[in-house]
Amino acid sequence: MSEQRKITIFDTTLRDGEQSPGASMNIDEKLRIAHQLEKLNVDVIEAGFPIASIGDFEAVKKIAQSIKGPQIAGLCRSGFKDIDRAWEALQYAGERGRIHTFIATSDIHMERKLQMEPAQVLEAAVKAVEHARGYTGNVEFSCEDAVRTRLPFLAEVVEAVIAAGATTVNIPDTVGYAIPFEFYEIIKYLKDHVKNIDDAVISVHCHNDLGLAVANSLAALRAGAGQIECTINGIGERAGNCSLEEVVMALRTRHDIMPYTTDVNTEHIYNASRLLSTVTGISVQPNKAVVGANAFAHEAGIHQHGVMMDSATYEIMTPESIGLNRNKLVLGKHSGRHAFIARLEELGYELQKEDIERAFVRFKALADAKKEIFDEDLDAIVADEVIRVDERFKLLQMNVSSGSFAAPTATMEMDVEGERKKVAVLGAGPVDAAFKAIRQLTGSNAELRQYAVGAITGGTDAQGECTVRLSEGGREVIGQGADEDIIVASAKAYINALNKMASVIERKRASL
Ligand SMILES: CC(=O)SCCNC(=O)CCNC(=O)[C@H](O)C(C)(C)COP(=O)(O)OP(=O)(O)OC[C@H]1O[C@@H](n2cnc3c(N)ncnc32)[C@H](O)[C@@H]1OP(=O)(O)O
Ligand SMILES: CC(C)C(=O)C(=O)O
Ligand SMILES: [Mg+2]
Repeated sequence: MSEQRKITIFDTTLRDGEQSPGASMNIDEKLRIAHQLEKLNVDVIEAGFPIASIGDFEAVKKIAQSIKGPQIAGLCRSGFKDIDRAWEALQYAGERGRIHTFIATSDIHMERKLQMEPAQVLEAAVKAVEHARGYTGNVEFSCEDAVRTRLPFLAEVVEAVIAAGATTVNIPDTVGYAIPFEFYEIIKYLKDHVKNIDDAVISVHCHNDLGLAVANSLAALRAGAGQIECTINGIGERAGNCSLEEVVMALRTRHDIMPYTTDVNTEHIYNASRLLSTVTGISVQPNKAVVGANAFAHEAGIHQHGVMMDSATYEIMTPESIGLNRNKLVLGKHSGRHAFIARLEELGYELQKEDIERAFVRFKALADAKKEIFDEDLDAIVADEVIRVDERFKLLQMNVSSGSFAAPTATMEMDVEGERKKVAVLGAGPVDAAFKAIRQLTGSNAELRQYAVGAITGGTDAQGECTVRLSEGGREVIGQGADEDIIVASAKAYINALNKMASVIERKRASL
């Protein structure tokens, strides 16, 4: 492999990222993100656009004052007022303060937006860099819309700004138009045609309008670029920027064929992504590379089995490398016995082979009806199918009166752990009165999550079947009861659920 090259990671989450609709951050929020970027150990934090507002000025100033380590950049147009304002905020970072000035160089931007001749743009670019150099030796210049700029003119501007003192020259794909081969050729062209090119670091800043920002950035490295501009979660104008986590993890994971390194502490990536989502309210799609909820999740049985044997069978990077504790085996209809048993064991159940089979059949049936199976569902399945329920609570006799004259009343007698107990209770309806009576007699605080009534067969003499779902201390159980009298069926289901809950809790306690 050829010589290793260290790539400068320039994070612009707080500037271009903040240009995402809805991503505006206040000073404190920007500072929190900046501290996380400091932990990530990016080389440069572009903290904002100081002339944009007083708030952004203050944010850049505060970040320049508080963050140690990374350089702090502030963006400004080519006008001197913008540059002066940028330095006013950046000066607190001392030598780590970077003035980043820019002007567009493509025909469409020069003619239609700036309404300037190329010669005027060239002059403005050079003067901007010279003016910035009056403040600091750390000056970056960007040729906005470089990808749609005529190459000879792009080369002319790049050469002139380097001669004027720019230490980094950025070649943005402002509108996300480039494709990797083409972008490689653009950087290569500059490397071959700009005589002072080695006096500055060549940077790239790719937008993701065609989903190619990361690919284009990697192609540019091969042509000699030394800095990548990127954002956490890929946020930024329109479809966003090159995503920091993707480009950094691509470099780390495929170091075998890309001889480039970064100083990013990748173990802080996941937290950075979460923090940004929390602060901006812009969540990450589940299938987002590296930081999406499914990036390290496996639902298919064959994959789950492979990952359990050796995670490298289906994972090209470890969850730990981005700061996640472990991968996630999601139980669903595509899961197999290996993952099912592993999860049961994690929940503290050690079952016999035949119990597992019964529980697995029930699990598959439930998974057909439900997208994802949670731990509470497994508790309920084990309680229903496997655990021999000790009848701590038994219904001895009950009577419920209801109708439109008097308030519904339940009179109930139960065996509660060997003791005969009796109460009479009023309720909003007959079922409510019966459930209240049971709660009083058993002293249960379980929450009623679901109550359903069905008929086992047709006709008015049909057996009524009731299902009751109870929850207590994070555990859920399902109780069932059947009787010709639907109120009695309801009471039986409730008592059945209470007995299962007691068994589940006792079993858990015993396994600790
Ligand atoms: C590709 C990029 O991401 S570039 C960065 C984009 N980010 C932002 O624009 C966010 C911050 N921007 C702002 O807060 C405002 O646009 C400001 C404060 C910079 C300027 O606001 P306003 O003075 O009201 O101007 P407005 O935004 O409407 O128009 C932009 C002006 O800047 C000029 N301009 C645009 N780019 C440059 C440049 N690089 N150098 C000099 N002038 C420029 C435009 O020609 C236009 O000039 P005009 O007012 O003489 O017609
Ligand atoms: C100002 C520059 C760097 C920019 O954001 C772009 O061209 O996309
Ligand atoms: Mg941009």
